[in-house]
Amino acid sequence: MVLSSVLGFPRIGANREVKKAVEAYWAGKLSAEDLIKAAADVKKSSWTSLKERGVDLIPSGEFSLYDHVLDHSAAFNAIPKRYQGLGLSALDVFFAMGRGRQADGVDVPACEMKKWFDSNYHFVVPELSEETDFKLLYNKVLAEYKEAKEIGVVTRPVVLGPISYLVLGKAAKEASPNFQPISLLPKILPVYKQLLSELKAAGAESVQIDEPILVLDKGAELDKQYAYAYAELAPVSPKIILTTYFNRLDSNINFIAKLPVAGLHIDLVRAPQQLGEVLAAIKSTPIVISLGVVSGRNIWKADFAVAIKFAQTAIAALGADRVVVATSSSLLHTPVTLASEKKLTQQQRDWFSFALEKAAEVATIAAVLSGSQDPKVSAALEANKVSIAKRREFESTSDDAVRKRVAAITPDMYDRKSPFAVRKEVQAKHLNLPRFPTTTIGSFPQTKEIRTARAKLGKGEISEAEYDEFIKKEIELVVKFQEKVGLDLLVHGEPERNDMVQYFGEQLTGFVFTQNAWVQSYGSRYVRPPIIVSDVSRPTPMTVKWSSYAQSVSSKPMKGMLSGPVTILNWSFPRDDVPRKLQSQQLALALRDEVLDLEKAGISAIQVDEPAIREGLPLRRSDWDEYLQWAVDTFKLSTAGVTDATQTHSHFCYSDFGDIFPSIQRLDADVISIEFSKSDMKLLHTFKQYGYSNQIGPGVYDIHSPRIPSEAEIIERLKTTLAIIPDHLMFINPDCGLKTRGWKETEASLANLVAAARWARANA
Ligand code: MET
Ligand SMILES: [Zn+2]
Repeated sequence: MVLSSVLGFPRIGANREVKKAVEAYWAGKLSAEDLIKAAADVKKSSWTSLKERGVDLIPSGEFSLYDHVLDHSAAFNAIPKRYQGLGLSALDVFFAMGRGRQADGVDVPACEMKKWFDSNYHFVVPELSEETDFKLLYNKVLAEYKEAKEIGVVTRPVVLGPISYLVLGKAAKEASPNFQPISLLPKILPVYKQLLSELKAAGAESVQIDEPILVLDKGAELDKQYAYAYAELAPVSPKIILTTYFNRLDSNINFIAKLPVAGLHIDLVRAPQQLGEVLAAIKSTPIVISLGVVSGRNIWKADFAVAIKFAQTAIAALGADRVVVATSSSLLHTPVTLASEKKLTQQQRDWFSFALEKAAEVATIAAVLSGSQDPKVSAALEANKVSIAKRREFESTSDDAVRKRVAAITPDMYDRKSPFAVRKEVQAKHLNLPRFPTTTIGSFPQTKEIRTARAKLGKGEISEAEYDEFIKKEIELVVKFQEKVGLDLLVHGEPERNDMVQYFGEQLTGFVFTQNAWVQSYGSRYVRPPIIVSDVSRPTPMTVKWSSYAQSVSSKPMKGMLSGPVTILNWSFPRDDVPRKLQSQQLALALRDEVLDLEKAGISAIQVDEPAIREGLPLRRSDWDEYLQWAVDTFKLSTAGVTDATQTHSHFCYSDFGDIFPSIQRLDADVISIEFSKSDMKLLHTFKQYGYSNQIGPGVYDIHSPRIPSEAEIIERLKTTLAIIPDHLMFINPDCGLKTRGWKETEASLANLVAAARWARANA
């Protein structure tokens, strides 16, 4: 018999119960008990729903009020000193680590956050040192296993594996210079042993141990640690299902097949090509294979025929009892249920599956493979065949003109007319900016008034015309402020944008929006990625009206502001039937038209933001070049159509750009602005090492905090930067957009920024 399995479930609750409860607790409006109760209700409902849908192996223990890696650190006593002895409850220590705490005389910043592999989910980075004193403060996984058991749901607990946990961690400040977190393996294993043996004693038959590090290149160097760790754990643990996702194992399968584990999960959505190799490697072992055939990263209905074929290959090699059908990864990266969407058309609903629907999919596929005679199962199989065929038909009648346009792209479309050095001269005359030009990244405070006006427009309480008038007033306000404070290259402030991807998606063809498809980004922050369902084009200009209005009320140059093709793609649910490259090219052509229309309307600087370019980088280095080639090319395609006199800008933030620096140079933007104030000197040296040749604005202050940077502080930062970047290439700007800030600190901070620029002009 083939079993079905789900590796993890969204935490938010169908009606955002957990998000609301967590935020109410932070605001002091909900007690800790009520928060725990709200979370328990959501967990119960998830477990029961998965059971009702027929899933055999239901996860527990992966739920979190903030982040599962943070849960681990908190439970294992990997709590940095600055959060200890503050008189906080365990729950408040946990939240303080996640988001910092500024109250009642306590002032601690949050731990660092990083993107979870190539997703937009952020985890809290463990801070480790020789001093870290691992002990099991609280067996959260056991508690949740019991919680589920109490309501009659037998679950399979989920634990983040010791090697992935350590490798994802970083050396704390107090660690000695050569400290490697993995050196703590012998110290952490006893805690894992305790955790796992307690699970076993409580009756857990098997446990899902996540080791996603195994899909990375560095997995290969950890073979000895894996052998050692799992030999220690296996004897005391419930049966171990070693779980990998997001990519392929490659040669790591050779040592994995020798580990004393009962099962291995592989991702066949991201890496279908690995099936043969993995089956061959485990054939002569007792290892059960769990096949990730239903995507945990996208919202398209699974094609049952494809999944069944994979499973049949595995069954032929290992026998049905050694095959499990599963989601490719945790469903954390998908929204809870399609049932919450009231506005999708019948046709659209028929294309998608969210977490609960995906659970039903794995159950159905497993039932088919087990030879079920249930008429409901054969009906579901038939319905899937029809849905998939209908979607293919829809795709094939997609936009012919767009396809033809992509096919007709010529190499010259990727390049500007003249090299940077020539353009720089032409632009200097055209824009007439001073030395050390000051500018911002685009957005200004999104005030309550702005959000209210947008909401009113949505509800039809104000007319389109009234809304436009309101936005114009906002723009004028922002423009006048920038003139007054003395900025050089102005922006319109982006008041009309709800979100930097959604705003464009709503005006392009090929996008579908949801009402409730929330996906966790970090902590209580959730995003609703748009869905790309067909070929993308731009029927009419999207931003020209606003940028040209802004230009009409100022004699200073105005910078037009667009989101880039790669970022729009990476922050959407992409189609799974055509390559990402093609989707990015289509977006680039649409943006190219917009760029040219802005230029025609008299906008002489145009910024195309690509903050998500790093996030889309493949997990294995051997796949980088291909991605970077098309990612950079499509950015160039969107911007290169302009004349030499138009200055192109791009912006990057909150990612580690060091390792893709050569590609940033290849974008050939006239100016880039980059988040900087949080990173150390490392990135600066990368600039030097690669000899970045175009203009650059390293962010001079952090915009994520209401703190006002002093003039002196900004000058200090400029001095450091000037030691590495030639003065004639420097722009001066904040780290990122100001939309999350209030006006008060914005005014004061920008005044100091302008004063620092004046200092630079006089002294550098
Ligand atoms: C995450 S990058 C944001 C760029 C955008 N132009 C803004 O200023 O908000
Ligand atoms: Zn940014």
